[in-house]
Amino acid sequence: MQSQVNANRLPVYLLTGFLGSGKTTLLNYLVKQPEMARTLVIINEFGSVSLDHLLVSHTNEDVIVELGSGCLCCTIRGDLAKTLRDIHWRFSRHGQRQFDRVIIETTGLAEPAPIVHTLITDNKLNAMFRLQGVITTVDILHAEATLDRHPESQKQVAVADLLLITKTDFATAQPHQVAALTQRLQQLNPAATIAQPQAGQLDPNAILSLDHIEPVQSATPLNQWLNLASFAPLDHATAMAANPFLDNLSSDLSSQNDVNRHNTHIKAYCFTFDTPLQHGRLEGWLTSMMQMMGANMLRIKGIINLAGFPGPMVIHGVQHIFHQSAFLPEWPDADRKSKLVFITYDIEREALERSIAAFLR
Ligand SMILES: Nc1nc2c(ncn2[C@@H]2O[C@H](COP(=O)(O)OP(=O)(O)OP(=O)(O)O)[C@@H](O)[C@H]2O)c(=O)[nH]1
Repeated sequence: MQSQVNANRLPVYLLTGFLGSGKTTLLNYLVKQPEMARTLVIINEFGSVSLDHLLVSHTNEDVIVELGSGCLCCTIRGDLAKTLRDIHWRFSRHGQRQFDRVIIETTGLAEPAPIVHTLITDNKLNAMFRLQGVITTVDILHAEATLDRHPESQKQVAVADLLLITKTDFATAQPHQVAALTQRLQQLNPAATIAQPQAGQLDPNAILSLDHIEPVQSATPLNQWLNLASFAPLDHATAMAANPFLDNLSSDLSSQNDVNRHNTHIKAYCFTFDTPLQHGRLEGWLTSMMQMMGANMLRIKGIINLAGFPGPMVIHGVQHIFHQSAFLPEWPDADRKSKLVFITYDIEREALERSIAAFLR
């Protein structure tokens, strides 16, 4: 399903993770693997560890510009955008580009969403690059405390496609800790794949195979893209009883069904709808919901059955920025239900339910 446009855009991978969680260690290993030849790495100028790699660009993350929407969550590191625009000619020799993919390593305290926004909303960058995936390193030795104390680390986990639990080779990293952290990460981001590099070594294909950002143009089946199976089911009858307007809502799945031991701000919800939705109403709801909750709506993915359309509409948003929605010519299987997955920050299920109920009315 790779399109022509897609083939011409260079893949970009965003590598994030809290301070000292192993980003540079991982990169140093990856860029030496033959599969990763011709990878350009962009790191911020004040990054701690030097990278043993020929194709490295630096970006001054002190420069912050505000994008058109004027909201704080959309501020990006202006120099990073400029760096990305310039790298084609900076890393060319005799008119030949010297790289085939880009990895951006963010600072440990960075929230990845603004960078994702930049790649989606900057027309020039969007024409040049295709964001293939967000990779987040999580240090087994400090993760629990870091996740408890630093909301930005939760956000790094929440927007990831691939979560890497690092430093499991330390003698103090016990298997039960790994299991507990894995469970916590699954609660924060049920849709992400979780892997454990061994002493900073990871099969490059775990990264190269990521293509979760633009589902319509990817080879990943839609259901796998949503990864509904990883969302734990919530008792449907309870949801219905709590809100009689949810008569079109076939089930409400929530990964936060369990008592939240970690007092996390981040919650993941999934809603499915039995009957086709009206385009205008859906659009109206998404617009108003994003206006109200945008900054706290970390990620939305949806496969929508719209009345009057032969195939599903696929939507995908990070905070209040949506990728352009796309239509598939036909459904991949017999399941015609609409499915919406949300990863949220400080948004309760009831607030979303109320919003959906108002939309359905
Ligand atoms: N044993 C072991 N040490 C690791 C592993 N990953 C990282 N380290 C060590 O942890 C320290 C921090 O690793 P870095 O790769 O610099 O972490 P980082 O995320 O790039 O750090 P910042 O750029 O400061 O945010 C270094 O001393 C690494 O050698 C691992 O999987 N196993």
